[in-house]
Amino acid sequence: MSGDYQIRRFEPAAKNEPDYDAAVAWSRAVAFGFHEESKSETRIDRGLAMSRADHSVFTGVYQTSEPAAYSLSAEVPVATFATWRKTLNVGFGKLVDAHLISAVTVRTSHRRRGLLRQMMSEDLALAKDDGVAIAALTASEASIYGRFGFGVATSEQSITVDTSARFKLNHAPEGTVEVADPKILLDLAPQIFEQQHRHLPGSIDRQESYRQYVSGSVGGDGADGDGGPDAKIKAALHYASNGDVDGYVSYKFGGWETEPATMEIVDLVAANSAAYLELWQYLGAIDLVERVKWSGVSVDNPLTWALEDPRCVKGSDPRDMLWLRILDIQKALEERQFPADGTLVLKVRDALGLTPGTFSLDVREGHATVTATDAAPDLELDISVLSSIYLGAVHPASLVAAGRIQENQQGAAFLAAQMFAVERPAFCPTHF
Ligand SMILES: CC(=O)SCCNC(=O)CCNC(=O)[C@H](O)C(C)(C)COP(=O)(O)OP(=O)(O)OC[C@H]1O[C@@H](n2cnc3c(N)ncnc32)[C@H](O)[C@@H]1OP(=O)(O)O
Repeated sequence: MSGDYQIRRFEPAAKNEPDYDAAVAWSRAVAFGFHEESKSETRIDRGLAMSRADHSVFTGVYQTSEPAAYSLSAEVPVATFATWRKTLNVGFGKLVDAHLISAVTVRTSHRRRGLLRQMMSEDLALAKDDGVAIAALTASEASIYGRFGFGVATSEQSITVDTSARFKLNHAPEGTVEVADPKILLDLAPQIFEQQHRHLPGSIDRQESYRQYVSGSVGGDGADGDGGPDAKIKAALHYASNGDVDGYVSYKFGGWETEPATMEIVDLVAANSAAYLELWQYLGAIDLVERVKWSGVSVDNPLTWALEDPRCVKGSDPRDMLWLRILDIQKALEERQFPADGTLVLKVRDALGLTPGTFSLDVREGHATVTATDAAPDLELDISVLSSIYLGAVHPASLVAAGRIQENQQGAAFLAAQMFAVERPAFCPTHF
């Protein structure tokens, strides 16, 4: 870091702990960076408690010289960055540790001086040294993170579903759905999510804030602006035939002024497809409502295929969601299972120098052995591109067509598509 700045890492301290003031100033800087309203102390304390539950680490960049008269004090960071660790499902039920990055901001008056580059380069190197093979984030703008080796690994869309008389599901009903007090989701949501997480490639385990929001414990827009309980939240649960709860939906009414009357899904989590479709059957049956909206849905949504009239579902705004960054090629590839055997020699560029080189990927009976080699590469690609194909998000042939992969051996891109495939379309339902 240049002499003008100092970088500090600390934990989201509680009141009476030495770093509490730093944690509060850091939280205010993040809110400023994302143009949020200034938050009450109660709200900041609640956010810090959630960050502690996730064992987050805060990074702040501080001015070392005296700030201009009347401007923010040197105790308020000019740049912020948060990290924590959660598991990522890399296919076939395998969960691996991922290093998650969020809350990245640089104050406007200090931007484009390399502060993000400095924080990111240091942080990724530390994570790799700590033995984590993959980093992950979701991006505010798609133009920022490719240069640091991140590639899009899952996508999402918003949907609007016509639940008028047209809405008919073609499925064999299984189990039942009942309305519940949303507060029960404080306990149930993590348990049900865990079941979904284990069978969904691309899924990242959820941070503490999720169960708080989906249960309506926080997120309200009360007059005091402290983000307390959200009285609008409602919940329904799906019970399997054996009585186990294996799905939930948390939702809220859009208000009588909206036409047609609309329910908005806050979160829908299902451990299996029966629970998923039955929860939709429930949503489609809500009286006085003719439309259900959900943002953050898989582009490959099974609901469309389960409806007698698939045009009830209107998708919009398809967009990148999860970005992955392989930090250690050998570890990341050997950690996952491959559905097809084969050998590929990959020449990988890595501008940050974390894991460049030419590697032979040999897969036998689904297990990979990765070794450095001098052999001629079948495919040449950037680490961001390898991170995108890691969970089969995009067909390598499309990346050859886009000029992002150089295919030296005919058929190598097709072989890569078969080897890197996962058992169902990768999707990440967790925003962070
Ligand atoms: C994971 C998350 O938290 S996503 C949220 C990201 N944060 C935001 O969107 C909040 C608003 N934006 C910001 O706070 C800042 O503009 C940031 C964090 C995006 C960039 O911070 P800076 O310190 O200005 O970036 P820095 O100077 O280190 O630039 C590094 C490189 O990224 C490029 N870059 C930075 N921001 C952008 C951008 N928005 N779009 C395209 N390129 C960008 C720079 O040109 C530079 O390129 P180069 O080094 O290859 O020449």
